[in-house]
Amino acid sequence: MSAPMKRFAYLSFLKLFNELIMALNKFMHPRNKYKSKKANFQYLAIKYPEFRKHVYPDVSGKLFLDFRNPDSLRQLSTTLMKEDFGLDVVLPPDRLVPTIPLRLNYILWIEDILKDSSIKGDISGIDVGTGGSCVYPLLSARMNKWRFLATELDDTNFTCAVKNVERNQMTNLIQVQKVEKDVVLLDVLETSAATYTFCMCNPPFFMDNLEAQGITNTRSDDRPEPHSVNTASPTESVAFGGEVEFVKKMIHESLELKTKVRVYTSMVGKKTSLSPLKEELRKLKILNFSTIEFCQGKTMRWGLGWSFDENIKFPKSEFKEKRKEKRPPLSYVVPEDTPGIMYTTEGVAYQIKECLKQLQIKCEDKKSNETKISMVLTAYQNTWSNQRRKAQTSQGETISRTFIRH
Ligand SMILES: C[S@@+](CC[C@H](N)C(=O)[O-])C[C@H]1O[C@@H](n2cnc3c(N)ncnc32)[C@H](O)[C@@H]1O
Repeated sequence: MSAPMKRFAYLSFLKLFNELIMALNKFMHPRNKYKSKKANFQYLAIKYPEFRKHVYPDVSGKLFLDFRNPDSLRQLSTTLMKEDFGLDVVLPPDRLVPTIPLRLNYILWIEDILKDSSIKGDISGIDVGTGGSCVYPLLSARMNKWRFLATELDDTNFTCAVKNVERNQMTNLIQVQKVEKDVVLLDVLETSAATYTFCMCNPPFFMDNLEAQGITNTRSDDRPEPHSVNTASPTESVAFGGEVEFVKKMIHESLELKTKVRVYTSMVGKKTSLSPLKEELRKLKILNFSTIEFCQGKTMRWGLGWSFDENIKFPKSEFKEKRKEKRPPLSYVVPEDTPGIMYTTEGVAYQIKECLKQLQIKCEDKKSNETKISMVLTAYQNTWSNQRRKAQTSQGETISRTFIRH
């Protein structure tokens, strides 16, 4: 088969593959403003000169942002906070850059828990490890006027979070507290008579520096490679035992604090972290708990919530509900006039296998007959995203920068 014919078939199958993966987008929280309205790079580049420096036009004039450049990511987040929430935020270099659609999904889930549990009025939350951005308290205070106690271990992040709160005149709503190592909730709340409606946390996710550097990283066990660079520093992203041990500590401390906090929640970055945490909750007889999926773009994170208050109701997961529904099979009709393809079951299967081989996807033959061929596919990493663009840009030419269409 000639090179252009091969390319045509290859691109068609890539399109199908990417459609499958992008299906995640529709599970973004229904009230998340980025669900229906993606950031308009054109508009933002005209309005914000600093943002303009980080976008590049492709041949058709469409603007792209380099998601692997930490400065560009930082600029995107601060620009969105300004444009969509009227927040002036400065993010420290070499520290985690918060992606706004994900942070919104978490806040909206908490809004749902409070609504389903009929909790109204004066709402106060704790954000464990608020980061330099102080993103959850700032967004929540802006959206809902919730009061916050935000804790932080890292000196740089603490100083920066305090300044971000002051810069946005929110000291009446948000108090940032510096904590010492090994403190999660207990030491912060033990001596205070205050009670809180909820707590939230995006825990340090890695077990050690090796995992943080991706050497023993288990992310690829169940998820494709991240599309954007990891901007977190070891001091803020590494904790003994990773996120599982961190959240387990929260669970144990909650046993002592009980209803001093009405709803305990944490985000987790790996699906595999959920099972040991749910097991721990069951073991400790904390049975009012729930999990949720935070879906945005091509990444997925999870929320875990638990409570000692029987009036607390956790919303059903739309993602799980939809997964239960019988979905129509994804179909793709290979055009009869596709050049170089034998229009038979075997001919088309051969072509599919060639494409899968190029994508380094393991392909195991299962039962077959004249009209049906079954295969089990195993992908070890995401080799298909952006391939369409790469192939269109140039065949065989090395692309030095990776741009992702937003
Ligand atoms: C993954 S970052 C999350 C930052 C921010 N909340 C966000 O979502 O962008 C974890 C943060 O927790 C802080 N941290 C780690 N251990 C902590 C502890 N025991 N108490 C409070 N903060 C802690 C780290 O310094 C870091 O800023």
